[in-house]
Amino acid sequence: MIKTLQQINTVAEMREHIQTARMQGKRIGIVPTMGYLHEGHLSLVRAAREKCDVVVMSIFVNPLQFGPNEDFDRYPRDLERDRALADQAGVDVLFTPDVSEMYPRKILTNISVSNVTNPLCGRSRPGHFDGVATVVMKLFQIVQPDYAFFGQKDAQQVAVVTQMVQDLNVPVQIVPCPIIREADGLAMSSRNVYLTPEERAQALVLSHSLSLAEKWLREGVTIEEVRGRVIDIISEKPLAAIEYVEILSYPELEPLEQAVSGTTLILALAVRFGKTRLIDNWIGTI
Ligand SMILES: Nc1ncnc2c1ncn2[C@@H]1O[C@H](COP(=O)(O)OP(=O)(O)OP(=O)(O)O)[C@@H](O)[C@H]1O
Ligand SMILES: CC(C)(CO)[C@@H](O)C(=O)[O-]
Ligand code: BAL
Repeated sequence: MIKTLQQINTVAEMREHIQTARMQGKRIGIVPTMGYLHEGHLSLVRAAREKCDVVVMSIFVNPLQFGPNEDFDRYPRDLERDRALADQAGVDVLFTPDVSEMYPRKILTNISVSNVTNPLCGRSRPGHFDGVATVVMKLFQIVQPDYAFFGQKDAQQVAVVTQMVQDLNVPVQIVPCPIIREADGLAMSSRNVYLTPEERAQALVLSHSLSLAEKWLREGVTIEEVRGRVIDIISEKPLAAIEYVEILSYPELEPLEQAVSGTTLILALAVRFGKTRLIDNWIGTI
């Protein structure tokens, strides 16, 4: 039987569709996205296809997680292209509510996860993770998935969502998926389209410095020394403006004096190239 992608725009219709699938005993997976799809998103769909009978992808650029001076208005959008890519990748249902469907009235409820939201993007984008946790919880309530697939490129987001579902007993299993990179190492991101050719070339310093840092950490170079070297390498690029470079425990995201053998840590960075803010990270056990 040939399955075709179904696009659903309303919460009511999404609920109805899921209720039928649930009654048939289907395992449901969700891949939450903001669209403008690339291989990173499609790798999440493939992971979902392996575990689930029904794969729902949401495409929703969530205003709640953008700060007043961030790129909500200019965030890249191309629903026609996304629909074709989602269909090819094996998505069953594309959930594409608009802002008035997700937030029909002023929202007075806020999901706020503490501690893991303190450093990194939580510090540089105040309120961002409240917006993420709140919309992800809404998506979980609407789609009632058994599994939810998130990329480790947004490693802090994975930590926040995992903490939230544990704390609130949400019956969904969070599945973290590896970072997908371009052939030259740049982590895939919808925001890469903003980069000029010069910025794109200099942005390779991010994945390059992460690879070097992994090697140094494994050789036993101290955390502070590795952090300093990464800052130095990135600072050599004239178009790079560092927002943060941090080495923390993962998934707790707490400061580390020095990693003892067996510690899982994250080296996370956020760097601006012109108007474009890129994030990348390496997670590993040393
Ligand atoms: N390169 C990637 N590898 C694996 N997963 C990814 C990658 N890029 C994004 N994802 C995941 O896809 C999901 C949706 O992310 P989103 O739509 O924000 O895409 P994005 O490319 O990260 O956008 P941006 O970088 O502009 O924030 C998230 O779980 C995110 O971690
Ligand atoms: C999880 C998410 C879809 C929530 O808006 C977003 O933060 C993203 O794309 O990573
Ligand atoms: N991938 C995280 C979504 C955001 O940057 O708002």
